[in-house]
Amino acid sequence: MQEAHIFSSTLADLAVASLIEEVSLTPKPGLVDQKDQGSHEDLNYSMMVKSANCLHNTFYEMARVAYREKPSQYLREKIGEIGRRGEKAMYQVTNGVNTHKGAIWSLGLLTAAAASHKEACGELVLCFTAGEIAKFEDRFIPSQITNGIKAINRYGVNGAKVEAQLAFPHIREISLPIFKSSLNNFGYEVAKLRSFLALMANLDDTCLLHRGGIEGLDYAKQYAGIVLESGDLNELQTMNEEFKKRRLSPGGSADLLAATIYLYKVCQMTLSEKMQFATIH
Ligand SMILES: CC(C)(COP(=O)(O)OP(=O)(O)OC[C@H]1O[C@@H](n2cnc3c(N)ncnc32)[C@H](O[C@H]2O[C@H](COP(=O)(O)OP(=O)(O)OP(=O)(O)O)[C@@H](O)[C@H]2O)[C@@H]1O)[C@@H](O)C(=O)NCCC(=O)NCCS
Ligand SMILES: Nc1ncnc2[nH]cnc12
Repeated sequence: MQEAHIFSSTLADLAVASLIEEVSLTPKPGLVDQKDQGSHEDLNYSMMVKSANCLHNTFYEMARVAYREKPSQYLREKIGEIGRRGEKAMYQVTNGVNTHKGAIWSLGLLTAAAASHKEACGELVLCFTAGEIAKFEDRFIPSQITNGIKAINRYGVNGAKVEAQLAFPHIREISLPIFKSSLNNFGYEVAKLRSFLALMANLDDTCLLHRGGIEGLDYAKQYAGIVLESGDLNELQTMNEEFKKRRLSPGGSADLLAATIYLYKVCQMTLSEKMQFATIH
């Protein structure tokens, strides 16, 4: 199964690279980046990079179990088991700080979706396949009241789980189209910043709700919308200071930005590269 190994390693490389690109994108209001820690006293850039690197094996294992597999209860539960081991590894390198739990979930499902397809396929197909996998209930999820569940119950929003089960509508309809249309006009770095702002302006991010309530979420959404429309990305510095004053952190948008970059990278692999993986035996 040499081809499964090579393909899975490549997907894991791209997933880790996407997480590192997300944290490296600077400036990002309220989030860790290359300049500061945003609203996070317990996190910094090198810890985020360490956390991303330690997840390589998690994404690799998810890709291996999903390689040429169709979405199923079995696959969902295997991914969950690997994801929980990934969370443990993450907490070990971060001394108990949650850096990438949401990313393990979203990029993990997208990795499984990419591995399950033999041929080249587009970003939308991968989102829908990931959604199919997410719709199976994992019977082994430990029962716990997370920050996300508290926000979902209190404010009646969709969190990370439903976002995936709906096949990532905020990626398909918002961040990916903005990213692609901005690429030609503004280049790669600006495309990522615009894509991030578009996510923040639209997503019901349970991290923002957990830290700032509905006022915090609305503040972030409106501010991001104004900056996106004005096109003045210098405002991101001021926005960062304002977010820090309010302790706001758009962690969900950060994860979906990483997922957007990841989808773009996976689908950039040329058809011939994919066919090579698919035909080596
Ligand atoms: C389905 C799960 C993702 C669990 O979801 P749930 O909502 O129950 O759990 P949370 O622990 O709150 O994590 C969800 C994370 O998803 C990101 N997110 C938020 N809103 C959205 C959204 N609308 N769409 C997509 N993604 C979203 C976000 O991740 C980022 O924030 C994390 C930091 O969060 P938190 O610890 O709350 O941060 P602080 O404010 O700093 O906390 P305090 O210090 O104040 O306490 C960071 O990880 C970013 O990645 C949300 O946090 C899935 O994980 C699951 O099924 N879990 C069960 C266990 C399992 O089986 N795991 C393996 C799954 S493969
Ligand atoms: N750059 C970042 N800063 C803080 N929390 C995050 N969660 C995911 N990416 C993050």
